[in-house]
Amino acid sequence: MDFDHLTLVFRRLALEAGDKIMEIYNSDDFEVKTKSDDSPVTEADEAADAIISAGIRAEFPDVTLVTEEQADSHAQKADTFIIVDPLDGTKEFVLRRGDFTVNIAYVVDGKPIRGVVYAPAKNRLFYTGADGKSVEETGDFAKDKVGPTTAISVSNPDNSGLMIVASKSHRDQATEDYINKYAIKDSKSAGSSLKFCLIATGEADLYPRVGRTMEWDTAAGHAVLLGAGGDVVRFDDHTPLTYGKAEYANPFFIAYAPGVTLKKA
Ligand SMILES: Nc1ncnc2c1ncn2[C@@H]1O[C@H](COP(=O)(O)O)[C@@H](OP(=O)(O)O)[C@H]1O
Ligand SMILES: [Mg+2]
Repeated sequence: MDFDHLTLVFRRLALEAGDKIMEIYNSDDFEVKTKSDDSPVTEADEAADAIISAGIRAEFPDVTLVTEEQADSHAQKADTFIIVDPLDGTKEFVLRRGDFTVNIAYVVDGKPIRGVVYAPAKNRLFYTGADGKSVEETGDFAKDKVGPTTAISVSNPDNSGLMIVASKSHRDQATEDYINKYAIKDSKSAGSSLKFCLIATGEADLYPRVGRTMEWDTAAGHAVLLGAGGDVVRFDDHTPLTYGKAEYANPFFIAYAPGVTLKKA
């Protein structure tokens, strides 16, 4: 794989999808439908998916593509694949809370080794560079010209006062119970894969997810976190969270800066 090319294509497609999403976000009205798993989907999810899928298929015709919005793509199995959530945090989008992201990741042998996470309403763009190290880009996000980038890295956490981040729309008692095992300085809520990026930049130390997610929700944020020195492990046994599992469903997990002393489930 040509990682320079992969990085530029992922970045460009995330920006193009983000523009389309914001066009719909800023329109007066959009239709919200309910999917078979009871989660919401909008024309923004579908339009963003069309842009990304077409772009990935044109640039990487030989790589398996798994995307949230195309159920038939979930039947595929491959060791190497690209996995896409064109709009993660649809609930946040519908409620106009801004915490939604475009996610594209490249998985090799169960590990998300490259990814981009773009939060268009927050003007934040995170991705792994060609070398696998993660950056945040600022500026005007021109599609054909990379702007200023800053290397990002996880915090050096203080285990006697941790900063926790957890889901905004799926935060339940089991999550609270687990968080309460730690000495906490503060905790914040965020929607979508942005939570991984907050760990990757050192804005938070620990993100426990005691609730359902799918691999497309986590792969790109996971890649950005790995490239910033962080890690994601299963909640039950603290072994690495891997990809290409049955039906692309994740077990509960913990994303964290490795300086955090993890507590048992
Ligand atoms: N009961 C459930 N079943 C499947 N996925 C769920 C779920 N509850 C939450 N999720 C996933 O969690 C994501 C939102 O995460 P968060 O709560 O951290 O913002 C959703 O992504 P989408 O918005 O892409 O559907 C959805 O995939
Ligand atoms: Mg999602």
